[in-house]
Amino acid sequence: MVQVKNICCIGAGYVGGPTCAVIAYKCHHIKVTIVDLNTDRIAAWNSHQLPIYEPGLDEVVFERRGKNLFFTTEIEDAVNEADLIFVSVNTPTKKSGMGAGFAADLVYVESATRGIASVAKSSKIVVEKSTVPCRTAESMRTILETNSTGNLRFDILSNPEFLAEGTAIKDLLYPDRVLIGALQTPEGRKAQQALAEVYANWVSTDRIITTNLWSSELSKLAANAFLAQRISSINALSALCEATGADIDEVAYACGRDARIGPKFLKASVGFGGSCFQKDILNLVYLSEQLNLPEVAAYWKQVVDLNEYQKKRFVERIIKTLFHTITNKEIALLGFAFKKDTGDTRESAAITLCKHFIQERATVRIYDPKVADEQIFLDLTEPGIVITRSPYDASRNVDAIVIATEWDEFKELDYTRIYKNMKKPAFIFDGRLILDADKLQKIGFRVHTIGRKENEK
Ligand SMILES: NC(=O)C1=CN([C@@H]2O[C@H](COP(=O)(O)OP(=O)(O)OC[C@H]3O[C@@H](n4cnc5c(N)ncnc54)[C@H](O)[C@@H]3O)[C@@H](O)[C@H]2O)C=CC1
Ligand SMILES: O=C(O)[C@H]1O[C@H](OP(=O)(O)OP(=O)(O)OC[C@H]2O[C@@H](n3ccc(=O)[nH]c3=O)[C@H](O)[C@@H]2O)[C@H](O)[C@@H](O)[C@@H]1O
Repeated sequence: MVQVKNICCIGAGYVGGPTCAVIAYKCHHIKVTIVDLNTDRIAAWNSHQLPIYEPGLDEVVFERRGKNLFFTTEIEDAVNEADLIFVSVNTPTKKSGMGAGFAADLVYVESATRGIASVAKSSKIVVEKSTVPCRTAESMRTILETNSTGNLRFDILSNPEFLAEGTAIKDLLYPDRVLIGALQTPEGRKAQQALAEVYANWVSTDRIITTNLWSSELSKLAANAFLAQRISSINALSALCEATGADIDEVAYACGRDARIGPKFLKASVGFGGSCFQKDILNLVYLSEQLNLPEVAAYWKQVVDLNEYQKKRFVERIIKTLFHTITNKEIALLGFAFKKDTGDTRESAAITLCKHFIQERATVRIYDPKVADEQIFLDLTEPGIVITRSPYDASRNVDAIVIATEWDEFKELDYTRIYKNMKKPAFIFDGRLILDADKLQKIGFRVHTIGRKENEK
């Protein structure tokens, strides 16, 4: 039985950082080294201001850093020392060439794999942590076997990550399940067992699922597709609610009470964001097309199309309500992150909203409690935005407020004060269904909520 004593993780991002920090936190007998090419990111991991905002992450990192948890750009040394290597690099959607706009770009996975092959002096277990198309493990094995020197063994495992941002530490400490795929050979199973033992330090064994490699790879894409599909389903219903007078929260509650449907992930919104849902579904669509399964591809593609429709629909409702023009008007956008409790803006619906508002020549006054100003300027290069320090500053003298992220603090604002400082009529558009519409209406606001008709007077 192989016992893992030294782990290296290639990629110190949203997944590699928290995942391997938690391994170090729970397994003091294992040395964990997280490496990255990005020197700034590694410097931040070694500082007091970690590069990622994630509740509970600071405690975990500060407790183990310098003991059995290390962050470095010395990739070769860390790879060489390790007996198990996680590959946790980014796999974005390809921007050009074959499969552009759909396929996952595997250039970083391949270069990390070649990097391992070129420096490895001993046999390794190599673990796909990144989300990848089905059968990527096969390519990794071929690259490793044909590029390494000596008689080395490489066992490839698939161990996809299911954490969600904002709850990463909780998800890692108490996972619903850990999935480990391996080739079903004696050596493959041994490697699978070795990784299972690492997780068994804090995860009960009935939650550790072992499968073949391809099931594991596909399950990750499938899980994200299922989750995103629920959001598109509820968002499609939200359009019906707005047209009929049904209330989407009531519909979600009534449906979710059926144990077969379940209550989670049924919150209507301005559309899902985040770095993965869209990317992984498009990857699944591409895979289906490549396998000559166009009906399957079209089925999943609709989940992404509906999401785009939802964002556009919300923008149209705003423009129509503001007397069919927002030119020269000012809009306060509360929330810029793709969900609460993260500073991540990748594919955030807020970006799409802002771009539409700016195209209509409105000014957008943005407030988000965690997103860095530089990030907003990277996401929006157009003129026409003002970054503000508080929701009160953001909403001063504006025509409308748009809630784009469900930050808890937006529920507790002094809306009477905000109302007084706005232009009249004062409109508020709740893209996250977090506000008490009746209360706001009493203050004087005209309230529009996704999945509801305008609050009637
Ligand atoms: N963000 C999330 O919540 C989740 C992401 N995933 C998947 O995990 C993977 C990583 O995602 P994130 O951590 O969000 O990406 P990220 O972009 O935050 O981090 C990836 C890191 O890998 C580094 N990198 C790339 N090539 C490298 C190389 N050859 N050597 C060393 N470092 C290298 C980059 O510099 C970057 O810092 C993706 O495949 C993603 O789909 C899976 C579950 C959740
Ligand atoms: O592969 C990944 O990257 C991860 O993708 C998602 O995690 P994440 O994107 O971090 O966050 P979610 O909580 O899933 O939210 C995604 C988006 O959907 C939106 N959402 C979520 C739930 C809901 O009911 N309604 C809704 O609009 C959120 O606001 C957010 O914009 C999955 O939940 C994770 O299991 C997965 O590991």
